[in-house]
Amino acid sequence: MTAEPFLTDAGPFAEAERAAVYRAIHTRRDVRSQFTDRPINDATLLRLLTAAHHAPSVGLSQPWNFIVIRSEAVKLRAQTAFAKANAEAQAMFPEDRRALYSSLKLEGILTAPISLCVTCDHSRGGPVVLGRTHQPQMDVYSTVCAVQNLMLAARAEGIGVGWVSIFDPADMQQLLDLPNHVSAVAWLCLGHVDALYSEPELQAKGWAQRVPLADLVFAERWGRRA
Ligand SMILES: Cc1cc2c(cc1C)N(C[C@H](O)[C@H](O)[C@H](O)COP(=O)(O)O)c1[nH]c(=O)[nH]c(=O)c1N2
Repeated sequence: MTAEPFLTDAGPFAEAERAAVYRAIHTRRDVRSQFTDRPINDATLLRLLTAAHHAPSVGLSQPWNFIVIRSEAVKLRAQTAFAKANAEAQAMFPEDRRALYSSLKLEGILTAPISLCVTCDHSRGGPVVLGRTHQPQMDVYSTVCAVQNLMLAARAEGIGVGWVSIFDPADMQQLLDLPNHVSAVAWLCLGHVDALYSEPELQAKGWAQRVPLADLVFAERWGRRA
């Protein structure tokens, strides 16, 4: 029997390795306020970007780019775009939620040493992409997989990540000179952290609660309890 080329061993990880993977998943937090000003060195940033770049992508199209932002002027413009969108957002919530919404800190753009914009190039891979023929949005989903890889790797490195999405997309296009076929999927604030919330900050502050997993698992059909 000849061995299939390219296949490698795929047994379970050793116990400590498994524990480390789950620890990264369970202790990762979205960070808005805990960034220290300790710079992220280039080797660490490269490991994070490499982790992102090893994400799955539809048809192996790798639709992402990573824009590394260190300029205070660009961060300031992003913060201004956030503030404008956040004022609009506040007005969208029912009155009884507005005061709590306004009290939440929802970005750390100016305190995080690096902002990273992860973009999706909708033309990557050409006009017909394997796996994307019937669902064009798969390119954005792939890009989000890259973001998640980066967030988990960052947790292992002691680097906090905060995802800021309260922007008018048009402001992002302009701020970063994005061509029309490229979208900004995630604005991520990155910085070393010494402490993290032990539960989602939005839960700690009474905005929302984690739903019990059992409420979300169905068997065979929508709505049928497992
Ligand atoms: C696509 C997307 C977009 C955003 C977020 C997340 C994701 C996945 N989150 C963070 C979000 O509030 C957070 O993940 C949840 O509250 C759960 O908390 P932990 O991530 O476990 O800390 C987020 N947080 C915030 O303060 N401002 C924001 O604009 C956003 N935007």
